[in-house]
Amino acid sequence: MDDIILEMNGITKKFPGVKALDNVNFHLYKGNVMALIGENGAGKSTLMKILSGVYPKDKGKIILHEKEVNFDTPKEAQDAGIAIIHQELNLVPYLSIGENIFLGREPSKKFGKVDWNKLYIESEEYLNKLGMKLNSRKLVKDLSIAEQQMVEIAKALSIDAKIIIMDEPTDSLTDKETENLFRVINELRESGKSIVYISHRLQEVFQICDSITVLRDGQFIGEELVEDITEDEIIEMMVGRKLDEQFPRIDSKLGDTVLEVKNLSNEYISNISFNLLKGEILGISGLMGSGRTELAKTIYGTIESSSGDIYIYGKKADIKSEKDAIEQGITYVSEDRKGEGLVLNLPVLENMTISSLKCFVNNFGHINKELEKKIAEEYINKLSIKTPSINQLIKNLSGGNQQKVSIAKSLMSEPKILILDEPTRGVDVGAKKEIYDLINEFKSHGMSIIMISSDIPEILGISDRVLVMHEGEISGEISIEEASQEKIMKYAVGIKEME
Ligand SMILES: Nc1ncnc2c1ncn2[C@@H]1O[C@H](COP(=O)(O)OP(=O)(O)OP(=O)(O)O)[C@@H](O)[C@H]1O
Repeated sequence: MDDIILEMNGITKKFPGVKALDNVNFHLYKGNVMALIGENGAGKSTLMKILSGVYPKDKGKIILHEKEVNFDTPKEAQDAGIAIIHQELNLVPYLSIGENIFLGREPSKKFGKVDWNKLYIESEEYLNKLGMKLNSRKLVKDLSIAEQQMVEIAKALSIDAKIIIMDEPTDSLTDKETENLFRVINELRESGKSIVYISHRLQEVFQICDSITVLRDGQFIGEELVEDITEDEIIEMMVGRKLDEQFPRIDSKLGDTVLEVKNLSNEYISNISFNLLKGEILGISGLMGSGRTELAKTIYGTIESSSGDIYIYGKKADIKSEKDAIEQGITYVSEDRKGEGLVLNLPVLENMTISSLKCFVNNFGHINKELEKKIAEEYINKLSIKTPSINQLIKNLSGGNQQKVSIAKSLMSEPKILILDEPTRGVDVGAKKEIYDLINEFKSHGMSIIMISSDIPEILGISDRVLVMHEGEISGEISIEEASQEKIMKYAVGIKEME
């Protein structure tokens, strides 16, 4: 571990109203995977954006291979061997894999003509090194997220990056794709590359990282070897206190059927039937692509059904759009919050209240601005949303905090039925607990909740009952008393008969 290749010392960065980084230190070693962790808004992405030349720092020093460096542009960082793979991958969709890998650095023949043959052959060689058999003439838009990520890693190899930064790389990957990514990370480590691994998934940190650096509120808290630390100790470093019970289950009496779905089908789902009781949390598990999100969107009216019916309180409901669903008391919080949930150029306040403005209308038909602000601030406190003010543009919030705003927005319309799709993806451990507490609070007021999640401990931790989906069908229903990780996984891979 002595082989230090990068030191960031005393890094400070201010944005209007926020000190994102305050005198932060960060070290990286050769052939080492360093986890960079901390709560939402702790400053992880900002620190890495400074390292990769996206943002200038206000103060501090960056020492790379024992020399002080300063990167004014991403290109300068790239030339120094630093590659960053952002959460929102940065490839050009309508260019081929090869063109993306060599963008701006195309190999040329005599007289400066692009050597296309070389470009495509070398691109495939880099991909082969990663165990990927892809035709490098294929357009990036036709690749899965996991494949695009591999193209980004191939690009990093092609610039001979010594440092590769991965920001929440497994967020949109299936278990199998994650396994493949870990294989690639292990190979990169063995070949002497240094990797920064930003993640909220502590299990993964233990699986793939050698050391951890923890930030909290823009400050450096500590650096430890993974083998010397426990999960609880990491959490304590992250949140600055011990967390009590991670899954605060409340057992309340369940009521009558609120929602009944009968033989619902379309091109994504087949013959789905289930019911949801008043005050129930129904967990929906299954592998990515099993039709969970499509089921939610069909109930919510944003995907059309070809047959089947939905009943709310025993009455047949005709839901053809999001508007119909909200009027019938159903709200859906999308897993793709940036794409579907939020308007990035609007402030936090408007994003939160946009679909529940009628709750703030006074007797004169005007919006009661004071009430709107008060309630938005209550939610900011309840969900510990880190923002300098309710007027901050949502695009300037950290990813996890954007997510919390999106959840707050849905909760504000006080639905009878709340469908949460991956509610804690990208959310830190402390905030996860706050979201579970909130879900429980709504449950205790009689709200019925459908929670789609890839996180099986979360499904087991707070659901009253679990449905598992496989290839567009419900492959199993398990009471919480009988549910286990193994049972859920069996149903998820399509084994219907349990021995
Ligand atoms: N361009 C910006 N303008 C204003 N504030 C910003 C900007 N980028 C980040 N911030 C603020 O800086 C702080 C640190 O954000 P950063 O994105 O680095 O956190 P993070 O640790 O990566 O969080 P997450 O886990 O949620 O992604 C946050 O308070 C965020 O709102």
